[in-house]
Amino acid sequence: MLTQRYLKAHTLTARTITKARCSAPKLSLHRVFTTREAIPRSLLETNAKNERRAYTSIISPRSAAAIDPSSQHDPTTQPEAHVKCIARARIPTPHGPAFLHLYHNNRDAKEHLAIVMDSAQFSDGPMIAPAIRSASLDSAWEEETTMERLIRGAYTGRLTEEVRTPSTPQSDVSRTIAAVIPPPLVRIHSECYTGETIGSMRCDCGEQLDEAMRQIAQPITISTAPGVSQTIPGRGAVIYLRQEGRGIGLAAKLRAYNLQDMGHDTLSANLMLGHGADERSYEVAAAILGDLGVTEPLNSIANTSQARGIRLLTNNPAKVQAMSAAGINILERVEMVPRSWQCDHDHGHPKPSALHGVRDAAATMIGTGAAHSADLDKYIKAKVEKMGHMLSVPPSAKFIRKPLQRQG
Ligand SMILES: Nc1nc2c(ncn2[C@@H]2O[C@H](COP(=O)(O)OP(=O)(O)OP(=O)(O)O)[C@@H](O)[C@H]2O)c(=O)[nH]1
Repeated sequence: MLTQRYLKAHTLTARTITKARCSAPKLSLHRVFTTREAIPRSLLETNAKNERRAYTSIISPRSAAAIDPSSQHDPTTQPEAHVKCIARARIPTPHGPAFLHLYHNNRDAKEHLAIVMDSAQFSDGPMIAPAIRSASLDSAWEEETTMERLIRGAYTGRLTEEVRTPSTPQSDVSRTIAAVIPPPLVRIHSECYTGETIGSMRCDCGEQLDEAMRQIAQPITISTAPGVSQTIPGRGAVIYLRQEGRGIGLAAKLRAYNLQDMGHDTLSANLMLGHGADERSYEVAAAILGDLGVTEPLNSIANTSQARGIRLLTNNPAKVQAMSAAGINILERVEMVPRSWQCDHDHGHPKPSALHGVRDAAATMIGTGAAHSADLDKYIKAKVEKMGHMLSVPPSAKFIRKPLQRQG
């Protein structure tokens, strides 16, 4: 009954129906209805067996793509993604200093971000690894004064009252020397107001953002000459995309949460709302990585034939596919393991590690602990079992050990 009432009250917007109608030839499995047609009562039945059939009949093209990939929108019809870094500033974080880059792009009006962790740039000595710098930020902008360059963040080293060194379009590259340098660790992360700002325990987004920054900042030991090793600061970036709620926006995500409270999971709730399981795209992220130079050839470094690319911190196959399609070389995929599982791994029961304890509260703020809740178990379970996330689930994982208890 809940679903029936919900559908009557809300879902069938003209936009949703029209979009579904446009894609009708491709929707081989699902009949599509126009706004003028009555929705057959059978499609609004709400028992668990026919629920899926009901909602897939009113889905948008993107929803259809979740079920029938052949109905997916062709990305080649979109203009090639271009980005420009508008401003950059040093942000001290619990994991070390970061440079926050704010980007504009030609695909949407959102201000996507790159959190670059590369603290070697603060030192005056030779840099072992190439600096991760934005080419569009360092480029010469028209009729710009030195002070304007400094204010928008186009400087090298650290900006102080005494030291103000504007960057040049080739800043820092000449300071690099030969070494076997691991590729930068990169996370492509989507905005989650609830998980990252107010501590929602429905998802692991806050923890993942914090864990990504922690892992990227870990020092790296490299070989600089035969028999000689050296430790350098960790380097990499979090590309922070303003794609709240897997692209459906905060309002729709909150509605999806109410559907989840009524028994749906993170995927089926999206579909019930007429959205795709995941409406994100990653072309802008790839363009930002290109701007940061992590995809360019390493020809500035002598005596090395290293492949250029990234280590990508994700369990999401869509991100891996999207990066590869955009020409980003993924040299390694690094699994994003929930912190509570890391604690569980040893003996099959919670064992807080030295790095972070399991808390009842989620890791909402950067620098805190592991997220832990029944809602979160359900969310991760749906991502692994229904959305194809590539995550080795330990036998001790809570959603495997015992059925979830409903809350409230
Ligand atoms: N629609 C919807 N979005 C959610 C829900 N829970 C979290 N999100 C959003 O899901 C997105 C999580 O994205 P990412 O942090 O990039 O992670 P991911 O796609 O799960 O993949 P990983 O890289 O493996 O972590 C954010 O945009 C969140 O706002 C939910 O229940 N419904």
